[in-house]
Amino acid sequence: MSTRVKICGLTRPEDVSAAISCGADALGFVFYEPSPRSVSPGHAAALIRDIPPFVQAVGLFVNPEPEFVEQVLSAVPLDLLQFHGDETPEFCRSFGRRWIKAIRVREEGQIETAFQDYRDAAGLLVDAWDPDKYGGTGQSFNWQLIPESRPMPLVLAGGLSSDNVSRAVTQVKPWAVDVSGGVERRKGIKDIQKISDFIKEVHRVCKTD
Ligand SMILES: O=C(O)c1ccccc1NCC(=O)[C@H](O)[C@H](O)COP(=O)(O)O
Repeated sequence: MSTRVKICGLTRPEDVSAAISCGADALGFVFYEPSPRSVSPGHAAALIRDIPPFVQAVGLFVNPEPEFVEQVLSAVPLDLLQFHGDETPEFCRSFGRRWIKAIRVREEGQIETAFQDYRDAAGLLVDAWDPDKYGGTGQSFNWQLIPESRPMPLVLAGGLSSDNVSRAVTQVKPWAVDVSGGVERRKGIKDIQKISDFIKEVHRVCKTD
């Protein structure tokens, strides 16, 4: 199977171009002001303007006001919404757009429950739990907590890098992997070589699978 790659937390045009030319399937833009990777709607619209067909633009939100999501949607041509906070299923579906839900995993059974609760999501993103942060922590979690049986596509996130992504893909067999800190020079500033190494590693392991 071919595992898709999402590069998250893009803030610069050169990083967007690098992610696309290296073969990223999806690009993530963080609409959450406390994040060092946060972008304004205007900035994101400019970053997204020239992305080619079949590369998805994903907008990430953390417990947003509905009016803010609507404001972003009216300014930015997003393909998918990613809710990375404590949003309810009703909230996630209320925008009439395709969406995925992110959860921060810390205990057994949590992913199975989320599959049920968010059953009309386009996918479930599983990330590391951190008491102080909603995401982009650079930490991984116990992949043994991920069930083999999945009613929807599963996106694996949390502390991935070119060093561990082949193990992650082999062990978890996710639909897609999502990375932010593992392809950065510093927060919000991606490293083109790291993006290239990461995507090559995913493609390499998928070919040998
Ligand atoms: O990236 C952020 O700063 C962020 C802040 C708040 C919520 C989510 C955030 N990022 C979400 C992502 O999709 C990251 O790619 C995911 O959490 C993995 O991050 P990392 O462990 O750094 O690869």
